[in-house]
Amino acid sequence: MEITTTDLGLVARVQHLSKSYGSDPNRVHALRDISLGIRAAEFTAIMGPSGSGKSTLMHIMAGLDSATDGRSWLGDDEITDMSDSQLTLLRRRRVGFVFQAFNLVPTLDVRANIRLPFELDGRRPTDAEAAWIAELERTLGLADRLAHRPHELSGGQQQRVAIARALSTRPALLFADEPTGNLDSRTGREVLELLQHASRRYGQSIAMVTHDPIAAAYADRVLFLADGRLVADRERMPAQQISEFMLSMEVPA
Ligand SMILES: Nc1ncnc2c1ncn2[C@@H]1O[C@H](COP(=O)(O)OP(=O)(O)OP(=O)(O)O)[C@@H](O)[C@H]1O
Repeated sequence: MEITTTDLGLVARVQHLSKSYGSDPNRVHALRDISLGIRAAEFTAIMGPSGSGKSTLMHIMAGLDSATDGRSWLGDDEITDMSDSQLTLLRRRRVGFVFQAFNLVPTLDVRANIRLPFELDGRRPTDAEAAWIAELERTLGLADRLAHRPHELSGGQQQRVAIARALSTRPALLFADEPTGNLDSRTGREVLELLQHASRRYGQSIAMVTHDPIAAAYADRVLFLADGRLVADRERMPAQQISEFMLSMEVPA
């Protein structure tokens, strides 16, 4: 697949991306010639078995890691050869992250954790941004927890704080890496519903890495990786069908 124009409503894309670790004969090919685009206002799941390259792909797309070969864009900006300082700025302004481990600052209360991206950018939220943050706090059920510190919250509440923080700057793209990995199934479902809501109600573009078919079933589109290759690109699928597809991909050792 060639993706040659920048005007495709894509918030991120990669072309002929490869990543290997180590050197021959022990070289590990984490990604092999991957070309894909993440569409605006869609919730995309990146699915695949353990070791298929999901996290590596997400890290390169987000400018957290560099490729061995190929090119990568965030919006219309090519990030392939950007310096670390350029990338830091671009990430801060355009991208939000939600990780399995929440990654909240333990010494800051919920209010300060949610506003941290502005602090790091050296500015205060504008009135419109402050109103958006207040809406996020309400929608995510955090309004009466703002003075609490992370250790005083449940895992689900901590992940909701991480989501509020990630959405506070209205990033062009939200990357989520196994966002329900540390949550029980009911709390996990709530978090997935919130992500789905953010994409449907606010047009938030989301790329979520997961190996869980139930999580991937919340997405509008499912990309399947196997052994570092993109093997399928499907519209929304029920969890059962995703599981069957995953099983059909598994190659006996
Ligand atoms: N820093 C590294 N050094 C060497 N090999 C690595 C490194 N990081 C990843 N790999 C290898 O690259 C391949 C892809 O890893 P990656 O973490 O992207 O897979 P994944 O699909 O996210 O897996 P999981 O679901 O288990 O997190 C694996 O074979 C892994 O062992």
